[in-house]
Amino acid sequence: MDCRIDDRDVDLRISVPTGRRLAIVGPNGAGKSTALSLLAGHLRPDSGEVHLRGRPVSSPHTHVPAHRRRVVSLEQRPGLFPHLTALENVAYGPRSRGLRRRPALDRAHAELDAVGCADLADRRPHELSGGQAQRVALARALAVDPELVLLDEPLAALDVEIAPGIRRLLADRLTGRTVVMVTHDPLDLWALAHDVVVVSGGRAVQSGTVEGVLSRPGSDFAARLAGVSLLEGEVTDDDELRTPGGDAVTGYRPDAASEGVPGWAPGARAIATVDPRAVAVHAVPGPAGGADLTAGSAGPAGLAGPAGFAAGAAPAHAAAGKSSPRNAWPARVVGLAPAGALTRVTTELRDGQRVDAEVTSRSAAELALAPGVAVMLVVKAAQVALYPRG
Ligand SMILES: Nc1ncnc2c1ncn2[C@@H]1O[C@H](COP(=O)(O)OP(=O)(O)OP(=O)(O)O)[C@@H](O)[C@H]1O
Repeated sequence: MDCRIDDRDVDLRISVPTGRRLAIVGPNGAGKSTALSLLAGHLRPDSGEVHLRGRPVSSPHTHVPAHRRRVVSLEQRPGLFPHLTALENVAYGPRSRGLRRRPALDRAHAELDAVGCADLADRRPHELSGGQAQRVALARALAVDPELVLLDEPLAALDVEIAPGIRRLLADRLTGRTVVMVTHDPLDLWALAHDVVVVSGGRAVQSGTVEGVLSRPGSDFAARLAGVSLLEGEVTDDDELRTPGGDAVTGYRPDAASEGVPGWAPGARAIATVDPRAVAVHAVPGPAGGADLTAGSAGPAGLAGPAGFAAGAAPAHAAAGKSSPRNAWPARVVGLAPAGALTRVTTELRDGQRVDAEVTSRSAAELALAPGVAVMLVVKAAQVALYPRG
């Protein structure tokens, strides 16, 4: 589809090959729901076209209404007809597309069986759990042999114990189907999608395979989905990145060996990705010296870290003895959040760019990390990936 909606300032060009599964991700108000509405036929573009299997379904001359498209949606709420049984819900689509009663019921039985709900055929929606209702909704969606399946966060309303089973079921039942999904959950990207498009401000700003986008995120949003921090800056004469705040970022270049990676030259814009688990947090300055706060270290507070920094005095590559080169960036804690058994510490560099670190909760408590506390972040160069900005 290549569509514009003027009053929403949405201008999207998105395509998904038959049989592939595309995830649309992006911040609130980016245009994700608008994209799904355009594909479903609930919204007409002001200009541009939507094609399904090569046929225009929305264009300046055509608009195939939603109920005449072979497009189905699965949303947070299963949206089953409350007065029909599960079986009748699933048979409804085939019936309304002209199938006779008996073959429609046979089809519905087969679809219910495929989602593990054969024994729930006679129940009405209010007699189903949330997970069961979502399974029936999937059976209902697939019973019409859709050309396109739209998923709008179908797992978001489910309990955490239920969601993984439904996610596995979706992965299984959607194999070979053409799917466009909206999700905020990185797990959905890895489990359900082949490709991803990052949307921001109504425009597609990055697209590619899930692995390609998440291993080389081009935006803070994509970086957060990938679970890494993103730093932007310029390439220096020494093949490093320098942030606007003046911090030097030394790393490795995953694509340096491959041909055709333009854009890496002194003065060019570049990005660095930093895995929060690779970031050691040192208190500065402590009476007992900097304490090491890596995920693996749960030592007592005050234990001297490998480098023992004084505030502001650490060299840009705080080479600790003869070990591999390290980055050292002065930063300030801006937030703490639980991350399983660890604590995710969000910090801000001098120019406001954010770097997350994951440390043991015990360490975070022992060093009294709290918003406003000054720290030194230390990351081995081997754990920082550098890319041209692209
Ligand atoms: N019914 C509407 N009428 C007018 N403008 C709308 C309407 N719905 C959304 N918008 C605007 O269109 C733009 C895209 O919104 P959209 O709902 O597609 O974003 P989204 O990425 O789905 O966001 P979210 O994650 O919050 O659901 C936003 O600027 C939004 O304010």
